[in-house]
Amino acid sequence: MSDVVIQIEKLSKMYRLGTIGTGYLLQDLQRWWTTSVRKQQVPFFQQPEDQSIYALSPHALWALQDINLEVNKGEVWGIIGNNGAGKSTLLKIISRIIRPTHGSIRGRGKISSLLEVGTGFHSELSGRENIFLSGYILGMTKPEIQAKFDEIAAFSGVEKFLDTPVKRYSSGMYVRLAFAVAAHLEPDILIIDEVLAVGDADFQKKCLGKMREVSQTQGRTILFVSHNMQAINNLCDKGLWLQQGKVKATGEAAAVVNKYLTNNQQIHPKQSWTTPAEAPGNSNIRFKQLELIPHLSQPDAPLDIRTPLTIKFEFWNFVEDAAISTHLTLFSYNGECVFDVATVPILCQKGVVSGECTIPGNFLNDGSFYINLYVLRDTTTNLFDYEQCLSFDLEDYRTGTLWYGKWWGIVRPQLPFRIVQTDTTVPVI
Ligand SMILES: Nc1ncnc2c1ncn2[C@@H]1O[C@H](COP(=O)(O)OP(=O)(O)OP(=O)(O)O)[C@@H](O)[C@H]1O
Repeated sequence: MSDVVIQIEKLSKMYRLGTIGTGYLLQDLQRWWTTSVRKQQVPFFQQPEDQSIYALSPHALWALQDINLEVNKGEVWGIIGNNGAGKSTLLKIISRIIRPTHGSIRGRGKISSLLEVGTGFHSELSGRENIFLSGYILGMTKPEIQAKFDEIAAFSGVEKFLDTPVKRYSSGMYVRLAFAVAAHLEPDILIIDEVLAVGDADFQKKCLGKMREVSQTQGRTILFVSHNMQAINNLCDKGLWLQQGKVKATGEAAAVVNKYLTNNQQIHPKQSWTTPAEAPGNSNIRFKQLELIPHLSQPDAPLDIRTPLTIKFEFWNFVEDAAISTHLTLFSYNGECVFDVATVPILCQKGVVSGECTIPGNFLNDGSFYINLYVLRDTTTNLFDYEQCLSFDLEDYRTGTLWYGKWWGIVRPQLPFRIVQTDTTVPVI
């Protein structure tokens, strides 16, 4: 008998962005007729695969494209990729929370998923009720769940709050209980999305240990998404690297992690334009050159949070006698502005202007970032906005800690910060 427990063939998922109507008049009318006149549910929501008709619409976003994957019983897969690569979407489809737009997915066995905080549990029900509900959903009987109950409660560390509705839990408490339930109810396939991002170092160690036990001693299959390559290397034997919704590599976890890390430091080729006609810009400004230079300690070192980055640029200026300044604005992947720095204006004639800015190492947190460059006249008039002209990803790096979760914040500056012991006696409590 085949050992394949998940078989994914030519799977794609499209999301539709920012439209209130369907984008098609006939369907909008059908929707109005169905919901307002016949008081039935919206047909276009009920049948997601019908969304393929929107494929060419400007509002279509393909989160996954043409994914093929075979997972065997007992394998532990680490799923990696930059922000927005489609990792969570894939786990949601495998967990049957959302449906694919095209392609097929076949699964064998009971699946237990720990996706983002807020999914999975019923918020009005207590921790205790949710444990039972999750067990019933997995097809377990009441005595079977009862047999596991104490173990789940002890592992979660939230015993005292088991009769409180989970909507009152902190995200840390929620994840503790959700992990305990997912790992102990003996699913055939355990799906975990970034669980290490929440919880303290001890809890993370416990989770990694439990996942190892579940896979090694119980022979269960695990799919694990993490941005932490150390955790993936420690736990997983197989790796899947997604890039912009497509499979970039699969294979042994360590080899896939290695390819991913090496690739992330090579995606910033120098861009240059020999003639203004083909260069980005307008009648005032045309870019001539743009480069992001990582200052790596060794040529094959990964681009991580320690790496200083220099942004170098040159542009043709076609404006005579102009006081020109530039702004460099750095954004996180989610569009939050990290900083906006400006040069002092200089008086320029027609010709070439060049500039450079260095972002120090040990300043940004790990993640994906992009840069906008703005060229201004008299500090107020925008001559040309070159948006999202560069992007880069910084890997995590840390020493001296057992904490593998996502480090908080967009920046992770190394500030002077220390503690000293000032006394070795304590008063009696
Ligand atoms: N409900 C949704 N509606 C529209 N677009 C979505 C939706 N969910 C995800 N997306 C988009 O689909 C793409 C893939 O998202 P997904 O969350 O699967 O990526 P990810 O690899 O898990 O990213 P991260 O590491 O940041 O969690 C992204 O461009 C995202 O913005």
